Amino acid sequence: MNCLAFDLGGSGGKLLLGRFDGERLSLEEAHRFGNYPISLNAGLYWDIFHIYNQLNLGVRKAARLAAGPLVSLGLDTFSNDFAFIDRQGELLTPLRCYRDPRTERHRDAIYAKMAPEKLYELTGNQIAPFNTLMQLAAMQEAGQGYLLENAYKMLFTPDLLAHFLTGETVAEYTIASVSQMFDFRTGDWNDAILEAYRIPRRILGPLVQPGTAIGRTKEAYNRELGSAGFEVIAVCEHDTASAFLAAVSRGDRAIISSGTWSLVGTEVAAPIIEPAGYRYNIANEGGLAGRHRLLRNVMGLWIIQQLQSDYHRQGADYSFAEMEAAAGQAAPFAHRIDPDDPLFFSPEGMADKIRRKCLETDGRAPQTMGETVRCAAESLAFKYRWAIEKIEQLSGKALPCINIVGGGSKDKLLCQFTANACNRPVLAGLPHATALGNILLQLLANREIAGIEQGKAVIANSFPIAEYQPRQTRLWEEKYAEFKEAFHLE
Ligand SMILES: C[C@H](O)[C@H](O)[C@@H](O)C(=O)CO
Repeated sequence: MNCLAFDLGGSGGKLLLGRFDGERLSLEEAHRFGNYPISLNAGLYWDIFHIYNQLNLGVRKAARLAAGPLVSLGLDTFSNDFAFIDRQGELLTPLRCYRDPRTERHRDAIYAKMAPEKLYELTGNQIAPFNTLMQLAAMQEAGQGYLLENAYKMLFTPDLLAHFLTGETVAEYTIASVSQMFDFRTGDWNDAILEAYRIPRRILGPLVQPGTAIGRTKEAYNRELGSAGFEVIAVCEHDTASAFLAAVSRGDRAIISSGTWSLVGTEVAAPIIEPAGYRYNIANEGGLAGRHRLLRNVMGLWIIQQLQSDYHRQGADYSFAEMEAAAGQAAPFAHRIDPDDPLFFSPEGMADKIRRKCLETDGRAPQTMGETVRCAAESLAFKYRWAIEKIEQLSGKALPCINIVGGGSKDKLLCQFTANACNRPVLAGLPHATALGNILLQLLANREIAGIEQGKAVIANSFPIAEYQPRQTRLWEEKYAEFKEAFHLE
Protein backbone atom coordinates (compact mmCIF):
# COMPACT_ATOMS: atom_id res chain seq x y z
CA MET A 1 0.00 0.00 0.00
CA ASN A 2 1.34 3.47 -0.97
CA CYS A 3 0.69 6.60 1.02
CA LEU A 4 2.25 10.02 0.98
CA ALA A 5 3.38 12.25 3.84
CA PHE A 6 3.73 15.98 3.29
CA ASP A 7 5.87 17.50 6.03
CA LEU A 8 6.49 21.25 6.18
CA GLY A 9 9.08 22.72 8.53
CA GLY A 10 10.49 26.16 9.21
CA SER A 11 13.37 25.72 6.75
CA GLY A 12 12.01 23.28 4.20
CA GLY A 13 9.33 20.82 3.18
CA LYS A 14 9.35 17.30 1.86
CA LEU A 15 7.07 14.62 0.52
CA LEU A 16 7.88 11.04 1.46
CA LEU A 17 6.32 8.05 -0.14
CA GLY A 18 5.57 5.28 2.36
CA ARG A 19 5.34 1.70 1.14
CA PHE A 20 3.98 -0.90 3.54
CA ASP A 21 4.00 -4.59 2.70
CA GLY A 22 2.22 -5.81 5.84
CA GLU A 23 5.47 -6.16 7.82
CA ARG A 24 8.02 -3.60 6.81
CA LEU A 25 7.69 0.05 6.01
CA SER A 26 10.00 1.85 3.60
CA LEU A 27 10.27 5.56 2.91
CA GLU A 28 11.32 7.18 -0.34
CA GLU A 29 11.82 10.89 -0.74
CA ALA A 30 9.66 12.04 -3.64
CA HIS A 31 10.40 15.76 -3.35
CA ARG A 32 12.15 18.30 -1.16
CA PHE A 33 12.04 22.11 -1.24
CA GLY A 34 13.17 25.15 0.73
CA ASN A 35 10.74 27.19 2.83
CA TYR A 36 11.89 30.47 4.33
CA PRO A 37 10.08 33.38 5.97
CA ILE A 38 9.88 36.41 3.67
CA SER A 39 10.21 39.84 5.20
CA LEU A 40 7.89 42.55 3.83
CA ASN A 41 6.92 45.91 5.35
CA ALA A 42 8.09 44.86 8.82
CA GLY A 43 6.04 41.66 8.60
CA LEU A 44 7.23 38.09 8.14
CA TYR A 45 5.35 35.75 5.78
CA TRP A 46 5.36 32.23 4.34
CA ASP A 47 4.86 31.92 0.60
CA ILE A 48 1.74 29.74 0.61
CA PHE A 49 1.56 29.64 -3.21
CA HIS A 50 5.12 28.32 -3.41
CA ILE A 51 4.26 25.76 -0.73
CA TYR A 52 1.11 24.66 -2.58
CA ASN A 53 3.04 24.41 -5.87
CA GLN A 54 5.73 22.29 -4.25
CA LEU A 55 3.09 20.06 -2.68
CA ASN A 56 1.61 19.41 -6.12
CA LEU A 57 5.02 18.81 -7.64
CA GLY A 58 5.67 16.24 -4.92
CA VAL A 59 2.31 14.57 -5.49
CA ARG A 60 3.08 14.22 -9.22
CA LYS A 61 6.56 12.83 -8.52
CA ALA A 62 5.25 10.40 -5.91
CA ALA A 63 2.55 9.14 -8.29
CA ARG A 64 5.31 8.33 -10.79
CA LEU A 65 7.43 6.57 -8.15
CA ALA A 66 4.61 4.48 -6.69
CA ALA A 67 4.15 1.16 -8.44
CA GLY A 68 0.44 1.04 -7.54
CA PRO A 69 -2.16 3.70 -6.77
CA LEU A 70 -1.55 6.44 -4.23
CA VAL A 71 -4.14 5.66 -1.56
CA SER A 72 -3.90 8.65 0.74
CA LEU A 73 -2.05 11.79 1.78
CA GLY A 74 -1.45 13.27 5.23
CA LEU A 75 -0.29 16.84 5.85
CA ASP A 76 1.71 18.02 8.86
CA THR A 77 3.39 21.37 9.51
CA PHE A 78 4.77 23.59 12.27
CA SER A 79 2.03 24.87 14.50
CA ASN A 80 0.24 28.15 15.10
CA ASP A 81 0.11 29.80 11.68
CA PHE A 82 -3.12 30.27 9.78
CA ALA A 83 -4.98 32.12 7.04
CA PHE A 84 -8.56 33.29 6.60
CA ILE A 85 -10.80 32.23 3.73
CA ASP A 86 -14.22 33.42 2.59
CA ARG A 87 -17.21 31.21 1.69
CA GLN A 88 -15.87 30.67 -1.83
CA GLY A 89 -12.58 29.44 -0.45
CA GLU A 90 -10.84 32.64 -1.53
CA LEU A 91 -7.79 33.54 0.57
CA LEU A 92 -8.47 36.71 2.57
CA THR A 93 -5.09 36.97 4.22
CA PRO A 94 -1.53 35.91 3.52
CA LEU A 95 0.08 33.32 5.76
CA ARG A 96 2.10 35.12 8.43
CA CYS A 97 5.14 33.43 9.95
CA TYR A 98 5.00 32.76 13.69
CA ARG A 99 8.24 34.74 14.06
CA ASP A 100 6.47 37.91 12.87
CA PRO A 101 7.21 40.69 15.41
CA ARG A 102 3.61 42.03 15.54
CA THR A 103 2.73 39.99 18.63
CA GLU A 104 5.65 41.47 20.59
CA ARG A 105 4.53 44.98 19.63
CA HIS A 106 1.11 44.37 21.17
CA ARG A 107 2.24 42.09 24.00
CA ASP A 108 1.22 44.34 26.92
CA ALA A 109 -2.20 45.17 25.50
CA ILE A 110 -2.83 41.47 24.83
CA TYR A 111 -1.88 40.38 28.36
CA ALA A 112 -3.91 43.25 29.83
CA LYS A 113 -7.03 41.47 28.52
CA MET A 114 -6.06 38.18 30.14
CA ALA A 115 -2.94 37.62 32.22
CA PRO A 116 -0.49 34.98 31.00
CA GLU A 117 -1.01 33.01 34.24
CA LYS A 118 -4.73 32.82 33.45
CA LEU A 119 -4.09 31.78 29.84
CA TYR A 120 -1.81 29.01 31.10
CA GLU A 121 -4.39 27.88 33.64
CA LEU A 122 -7.10 27.69 30.95
CA THR A 123 -5.09 26.08 28.15
CA GLY A 124 -1.91 24.55 29.61
CA ASN A 125 -0.13 25.90 26.53
CA GLN A 126 3.25 27.59 26.76
CA ILE A 127 3.40 31.36 27.01
CA ALA A 128 4.97 32.36 23.71
CA PRO A 129 4.71 35.23 21.25
CA PHE A 130 3.99 32.84 18.38
CA ASN A 131 0.76 31.26 19.64
CA THR A 132 -2.24 31.53 17.33
CA LEU A 133 -4.14 33.45 19.98
CA MET A 134 -1.35 36.02 20.23
CA GLN A 135 -1.42 36.48 16.45
CA LEU A 136 -5.21 36.89 16.33
CA ALA A 137 -5.15 39.24 19.31
CA ALA A 138 -2.39 41.30 17.65
CA MET A 139 -4.63 41.62 14.56
CA GLN A 140 -7.42 42.99 16.76
CA GLU A 141 -5.02 45.43 18.42
CA ALA A 142 -3.75 46.56 15.01
CA GLY A 143 -7.29 47.43 13.83
CA GLN A 144 -7.71 44.33 11.67
CA GLY A 145 -10.75 43.04 13.56
CA TYR A 146 -12.74 43.42 10.34
CA LEU A 147 -10.86 40.41 8.96
CA LEU A 148 -12.03 38.25 11.85
CA GLU A 149 -15.58 39.63 11.48
CA ASN A 150 -15.79 38.93 7.75
CA ALA A 151 -13.92 35.66 7.46
CA TYR A 152 -15.77 32.43 6.81
CA LYS A 153 -13.05 30.27 8.40
CA MET A 154 -9.64 30.55 9.96
CA LEU A 155 -7.60 27.52 8.89
CA PHE A 156 -4.30 26.31 10.36
CA THR A 157 -1.60 25.73 7.72
CA PRO A 158 -2.19 21.97 7.15
CA ASP A 159 -5.98 22.47 7.26
CA LEU A 160 -5.62 25.24 4.69
CA LEU A 161 -3.70 22.93 2.34
CA ALA A 162 -6.28 20.18 2.93
CA HIS A 163 -8.93 22.74 2.00
CA PHE A 164 -7.15 23.57 -1.26
CA LEU A 165 -7.19 19.86 -2.13
CA THR A 166 -10.61 18.77 -0.89
CA GLY A 167 -12.75 21.89 -0.36
CA GLU A 168 -13.39 20.78 3.25
CA THR A 169 -12.84 23.05 6.26
CA VAL A 170 -11.74 21.33 9.46
CA ALA A 171 -9.57 22.09 12.50
CA GLU A 172 -7.46 19.07 13.35
CA TYR A 173 -7.21 18.48 17.10
CA THR A 174 -3.42 18.25 17.69
CA ILE A 175 -2.71 21.55 15.95
CA ALA A 176 -5.77 23.19 17.56
CA SER A 177 -4.55 22.02 20.98
CA VAL A 178 -1.48 24.31 20.82
CA SER A 179 -3.33 27.42 19.60
CA GLN A 180 -3.82 28.79 23.15
CA MET A 181 -7.58 28.78 22.50
CA PHE A 182 -8.26 25.11 23.25
CA ASP A 183 -9.41 23.77 26.61
CA PHE A 184 -8.27 20.22 27.44
CA ARG A 185 -10.92 19.98 30.18
CA THR A 186 -13.84 20.34 27.77
CA GLY A 187 -12.11 19.10 24.61
CA ASP A 188 -13.35 22.25 22.87
CA TRP A 189 -12.42 25.87 22.19
CA ASN A 190 -12.35 27.99 25.37
CA ASP A 191 -15.19 30.53 25.28
CA ALA A 192 -13.74 32.85 27.95
CA ILE A 193 -10.61 33.31 25.81
CA LEU A 194 -12.58 33.74 22.58
CA GLU A 195 -14.75 36.41 24.22
CA ALA A 196 -11.84 38.26 25.81
CA TYR A 197 -10.12 38.60 22.43
CA ARG A 198 -13.28 38.97 20.27
CA ILE A 199 -12.59 35.86 18.24
CA PRO A 200 -15.85 34.65 16.64
CA ARG A 201 -16.29 30.95 17.39
CA ARG A 202 -17.90 30.39 13.98
CA ILE A 203 -14.63 31.06 12.13
CA LEU A 204 -12.96 28.11 13.86
CA GLY A 205 -13.36 24.92 11.90
CA PRO A 206 -15.11 21.91 13.43
CA LEU A 207 -12.56 19.93 15.44
CA VAL A 208 -11.63 16.53 14.03
CA GLN A 209 -9.51 13.85 15.64
CA PRO A 210 -6.37 12.52 13.94
CA GLY A 211 -7.24 9.49 11.86
CA THR A 212 -10.37 11.10 10.40
CA ALA A 213 -10.73 11.07 6.62
CA ILE A 214 -11.12 14.73 5.58
CA GLY A 215 -12.25 13.92 2.07
CA ARG A 216 -11.15 12.93 -1.44
CA THR A 217 -9.33 15.38 -3.65
CA LYS A 218 -11.66 17.58 -5.73
CA GLU A 219 -12.40 16.67 -9.36
CA ALA A 220 -10.92 19.97 -10.54
CA TYR A 221 -7.73 19.23 -8.62
CA ASN A 222 -7.47 15.71 -10.06
CA ARG A 223 -7.95 17.04 -13.60
CA GLU A 224 -5.25 19.65 -13.13
CA LEU A 225 -2.81 17.10 -11.77
CA GLY A 226 -3.82 14.30 -14.11
CA SER A 227 -4.40 12.24 -10.99
CA ALA A 228 -6.99 9.58 -10.19
CA GLY A 229 -7.43 11.29 -6.83
CA PHE A 230 -6.74 10.12 -3.30
CA GLU A 231 -8.06 10.46 0.22
CA VAL A 232 -6.73 13.27 2.43
CA ILE A 233 -6.49 12.02 6.00
CA ALA A 234 -6.25 14.22 9.07
CA VAL A 235 -3.04 12.84 10.61
CA CYS A 236 -1.47 14.41 13.72
CA GLU A 237 -1.15 17.62 11.74
CA HIS A 238 1.10 19.31 14.27
CA ASP A 239 4.52 18.05 13.22
CA THR A 240 5.66 17.62 16.84
CA ALA A 241 2.68 15.36 17.55
CA SER A 242 3.58 13.25 14.52
CA ALA A 243 7.26 13.07 15.51
CA PHE A 244 6.47 12.02 19.09
CA LEU A 245 4.07 9.39 17.77
CA ALA A 246 6.85 7.78 15.75
CA ALA A 247 9.54 8.13 18.45
CA VAL A 248 9.65 4.51 19.51
CA SER A 249 9.51 4.65 23.27
CA ARG A 250 9.80 1.77 25.65
CA GLY A 251 9.32 2.82 29.25
CA ASP A 252 9.65 6.35 30.56
CA ARG A 253 12.02 8.43 28.55
CA ALA A 254 12.61 11.93 27.33
CA ILE A 255 12.03 12.57 23.66
CA ILE A 256 13.73 15.37 21.75
CA SER A 257 12.22 16.14 18.38
CA SER A 258 15.22 17.92 16.94
CA GLY A 259 14.69 20.21 13.97
CA THR A 260 14.36 23.96 13.59
CA TRP A 261 13.04 23.76 17.18
CA SER A 262 14.18 21.25 19.75
CA LEU A 263 11.01 20.00 21.37
CA VAL A 264 12.09 18.38 24.64
CA GLY A 265 9.37 16.40 26.36
CA THR A 266 7.74 13.19 27.37
CA GLU A 267 4.36 11.54 26.94
CA VAL A 268 1.93 11.71 29.87
CA ALA A 269 -1.56 10.27 30.32
CA ALA A 270 -3.29 13.64 30.86
CA PRO A 271 -2.40 17.34 30.82
CA ILE A 272 -0.53 18.57 33.91
CA ILE A 273 -1.43 22.23 34.45
CA GLU A 274 0.25 23.54 37.59
CA PRO A 275 1.96 26.76 38.72
CA ALA A 276 5.40 25.11 38.30
CA GLY A 277 4.56 24.41 34.66
CA TYR A 278 3.80 28.09 34.18
CA ARG A 279 7.02 29.10 35.98
CA TYR A 280 9.19 26.94 33.70
CA ASN A 281 6.99 27.52 30.64
CA ILE A 282 6.30 23.83 30.08
CA ALA A 283 3.64 23.21 27.43
CA ASN A 284 0.80 20.72 27.37
CA GLU A 285 0.09 19.55 23.84
CA GLY A 286 -2.40 17.06 22.44
CA GLY A 287 -1.49 13.87 20.62
CA LEU A 288 -3.32 10.89 19.23
CA ALA A 289 -6.30 9.90 21.43
CA GLY A 290 -5.20 9.55 25.04
CA ARG A 291 -1.65 10.79 24.43
CA HIS A 292 -0.40 14.10 25.77
CA ARG A 293 2.99 15.74 25.62
CA LEU A 294 4.56 17.67 28.43
CA LEU A 295 7.14 19.65 26.58
CA ARG A 296 9.51 22.57 26.51
CA ASN A 297 10.42 24.44 23.30
CA VAL A 298 14.19 24.97 23.13
CA MET A 299 15.40 27.27 20.37
CA GLY A 300 17.02 24.32 18.57
CA LEU A 301 18.88 24.03 15.28
CA TRP A 302 17.40 27.38 14.25
CA ILE A 303 20.48 28.98 15.80
CA ILE A 304 22.83 26.87 13.70
CA GLN A 305 20.67 27.22 10.56
CA GLN A 306 20.77 30.99 10.99
CA LEU A 307 24.55 30.92 11.49
CA GLN A 308 24.80 28.99 8.22
CA SER A 309 22.71 31.69 6.45
CA ASP A 310 24.86 34.45 8.00
CA TYR A 311 28.07 32.86 6.73
CA HIS A 312 26.43 32.32 3.33
CA ARG A 313 25.59 36.04 3.12
CA GLN A 314 29.24 36.76 3.92
CA GLY A 315 30.29 34.55 1.01
CA ALA A 316 31.20 31.34 2.89
CA ASP A 317 29.10 28.26 2.15
CA TYR A 318 29.43 25.68 4.90
CA SER A 319 27.53 22.42 5.01
CA PHE A 320 26.14 21.23 8.35
CA ALA A 321 28.78 18.50 8.35
CA GLU A 322 31.54 21.11 7.96
CA MET A 323 30.09 23.23 10.74
CA GLU A 324 29.83 20.19 12.99
CA ALA A 325 33.45 19.17 12.22
CA ALA A 326 34.75 22.69 12.95
CA ALA A 327 32.82 22.77 16.24
CA GLY A 328 34.36 19.41 17.15
CA GLN A 329 37.85 20.97 16.73
CA ALA A 330 37.11 24.10 18.79
CA ALA A 331 38.09 24.37 22.47
CA PRO A 332 35.42 23.01 24.86
CA PHE A 333 33.43 25.19 27.27
CA ALA A 334 34.96 28.45 26.06
CA HIS A 335 31.66 30.28 25.48
CA ARG A 336 27.99 29.87 26.39
CA ILE A 337 24.58 31.35 25.72
CA ASP A 338 21.06 30.72 26.93
CA PRO A 339 19.66 29.43 23.59
CA ASP A 340 16.18 30.58 24.66
CA ASP A 341 17.15 34.22 25.04
CA PRO A 342 14.43 36.08 23.06
CA LEU A 343 17.18 37.83 21.09
CA PHE A 344 17.77 34.59 19.14
CA PHE A 345 14.09 34.20 18.10
CA SER A 346 14.16 36.50 15.08
CA PRO A 347 16.11 35.78 11.88
CA GLU A 348 19.46 37.21 10.77
CA GLY A 349 22.58 38.46 12.48
CA MET A 350 22.89 35.30 14.57
CA ALA A 351 26.71 35.32 14.84
CA ASP A 352 26.64 38.94 16.07
CA LYS A 353 23.87 38.21 18.52
CA ILE A 354 25.82 35.26 19.94
CA ARG A 355 28.94 37.40 20.30
CA ARG A 356 26.95 40.13 22.03
CA LYS A 357 25.40 37.72 24.53
CA CYS A 358 28.72 35.95 25.23
CA LEU A 359 30.40 39.29 25.94
CA GLU A 360 27.58 40.20 28.32
CA THR A 361 27.83 36.86 30.16
CA ASP A 362 31.56 36.13 30.26
CA GLY A 363 33.34 39.16 28.84
CA ARG A 364 34.69 37.19 25.85
CA ALA A 365 33.14 36.08 22.58
CA PRO A 366 33.67 33.34 19.98
CA GLN A 367 35.49 34.53 16.87
CA THR A 368 35.68 31.62 14.45
CA MET A 369 32.83 29.64 12.89
CA GLY A 370 33.88 26.53 14.84
CA GLU A 371 33.94 28.37 18.18
CA THR A 372 30.53 29.88 17.50
CA VAL A 373 28.88 26.60 16.51
CA ARG A 374 30.47 24.82 19.48
CA CYS A 375 29.11 27.50 21.80
CA ALA A 376 25.61 26.93 20.35
CA ALA A 377 25.83 23.11 20.51
CA GLU A 378 27.13 22.91 24.11
CA SER A 379 24.57 25.46 25.24
CA LEU A 380 21.73 23.57 23.56
CA ALA A 381 22.80 20.35 25.29
CA PHE A 382 22.81 22.07 28.70
CA LYS A 383 19.41 23.59 28.06
CA TYR A 384 18.06 20.12 27.15
CA ARG A 385 19.25 18.86 30.53
CA TRP A 386 17.52 21.70 32.34
CA ALA A 387 14.26 21.10 30.42
CA ILE A 388 14.35 17.36 31.13
CA GLU A 389 14.87 17.98 34.86
CA LYS A 390 11.91 20.35 34.98
CA ILE A 391 9.70 17.89 33.10
CA GLU A 392 10.74 15.10 35.47
CA GLN A 393 9.85 17.34 38.39
CA LEU A 394 6.46 18.24 36.96
CA SER A 395 5.48 14.79 35.75
CA GLY A 396 6.82 13.04 38.85
CA LYS A 397 8.56 10.42 36.72
CA ALA A 398 12.24 9.77 36.11
CA LEU A 399 13.41 9.96 32.50
CA PRO A 400 16.63 7.93 32.53
CA CYS A 401 17.11 7.73 28.76
CA ILE A 402 16.66 10.12 25.81
CA ASN A 403 15.35 9.44 22.30
CA ILE A 404 16.43 12.02 19.72
CA VAL A 405 14.41 11.99 16.51
CA GLY A 406 14.17 14.32 13.53
CA GLY A 407 16.89 15.86 11.36
CA GLY A 408 19.03 16.69 14.41
CA SER A 409 19.41 12.96 15.15
CA LYS A 410 22.03 12.96 12.37
CA ASP A 411 24.16 15.57 14.20
CA LYS A 412 26.60 13.23 15.95
CA LEU A 413 28.34 15.98 17.89
CA LEU A 414 25.10 17.37 19.32
CA CYS A 415 23.85 13.84 20.16
CA GLN A 416 27.11 13.11 22.04
CA PHE A 417 27.00 16.49 23.82
CA THR A 418 23.39 15.75 24.81
CA ALA A 419 24.38 12.39 26.32
CA ASN A 420 27.28 14.06 28.18
CA ALA A 421 25.36 17.09 29.42
CA CYS A 422 22.29 15.11 30.47
CA ASN A 423 24.31 12.18 31.84
CA ARG A 424 21.88 9.82 30.17
CA PRO A 425 22.21 7.45 27.22
CA VAL A 426 20.86 8.81 23.95
CA LEU A 427 19.18 6.72 21.26
CA ALA A 428 19.19 8.73 18.04
CA GLY A 429 17.54 7.96 14.75
CA LEU A 430 14.44 8.40 12.60
CA PRO A 431 15.48 11.62 10.84
CA HIS A 432 12.07 11.45 9.17
CA ALA A 433 10.16 10.79 12.40
CA THR A 434 7.55 13.40 11.55
CA ALA A 435 6.75 11.81 8.19
CA LEU A 436 6.75 8.39 9.85
CA GLY A 437 4.20 9.52 12.45
CA ASN A 438 2.15 10.97 9.60
CA ILE A 439 2.27 7.65 7.71
CA LEU A 440 1.47 5.61 10.84
CA LEU A 441 -1.86 7.35 11.10
CA GLN A 442 -2.59 6.76 7.43
CA LEU A 443 -1.86 3.04 7.91
CA LEU A 444 -4.22 3.05 10.84
CA ALA A 445 -6.95 4.95 9.00
CA ASN A 446 -6.61 2.60 6.01
CA ARG A 447 -6.77 -0.42 8.38
CA GLU A 448 -3.31 -1.63 7.32
CA ILE A 449 -2.29 -1.91 10.98
CA ALA A 450 -4.48 -2.87 13.93
CA GLY A 451 -3.18 -0.26 16.37
CA ILE A 452 -0.48 2.27 16.99
CA GLU A 453 1.68 -0.14 19.01
CA GLN A 454 1.87 -2.42 15.97
CA GLY A 455 2.92 0.62 13.93
CA LYS A 456 5.67 1.46 16.42
CA ALA A 457 6.94 -2.13 16.23
CA VAL A 458 7.01 -1.84 12.43
CA ILE A 459 9.12 1.33 12.74
CA ALA A 460 11.47 -0.34 15.24
CA ASN A 461 12.00 -3.22 12.78
CA SER A 462 12.42 -1.01 9.74
CA PHE A 463 14.85 1.78 10.73
CA PRO A 464 18.28 1.86 12.48
CA ILE A 465 18.98 3.67 15.75
CA ALA A 466 22.43 4.87 16.99
CA GLU A 467 23.39 4.83 20.65
CA TYR A 468 25.51 7.42 22.51
CA GLN A 469 26.77 6.81 26.04
CA PRO A 470 27.62 9.76 28.34
CA ARG A 471 31.32 10.68 28.45
CA GLN A 472 33.43 12.89 30.74
CA THR A 473 30.43 13.13 33.02
CA ARG A 474 32.16 14.77 35.99
CA LEU A 475 33.42 17.65 33.84
CA TRP A 476 30.01 18.11 32.16
CA GLU A 477 28.29 18.08 35.59
CA GLU A 478 30.56 20.93 36.76
CA LYS A 479 29.96 22.91 33.60
CA TYR A 480 26.21 22.35 33.83
CA ALA A 481 26.17 23.78 37.36
CA GLU A 482 28.09 26.83 36.07
CA PHE A 483 25.71 27.16 33.10
CA LYS A 484 22.66 27.24 35.37
CA GLU A 485 24.27 29.81 37.61
CA ALA A 486 25.33 32.01 34.69
CA PHE A 487 21.76 32.15 33.36
CA HIS A 488 19.98 32.14 36.73
CA LEU A 489 18.17 28.90 35.96
CA GLU A 490 16.48 27.39 39.00
C1 LIG B 1 6.23 27.45 17.00
C2 LIG B 1 6.56 26.09 16.62
O1 LIG B 1 6.01 25.88 15.37
C3 LIG B 1 6.04 25.03 17.54
O2 LIG B 1 6.13 25.38 18.87
C4 LIG B 1 6.61 23.65 17.38
O3 LIG B 1 5.82 22.77 18.09
C5 LIG B 1 6.64 23.19 15.98
O4 LIG B 1 5.62 23.06 15.40
C6 LIG B 1 7.96 22.87 15.42
O5 LIG B 1 7.89 22.60 14.08
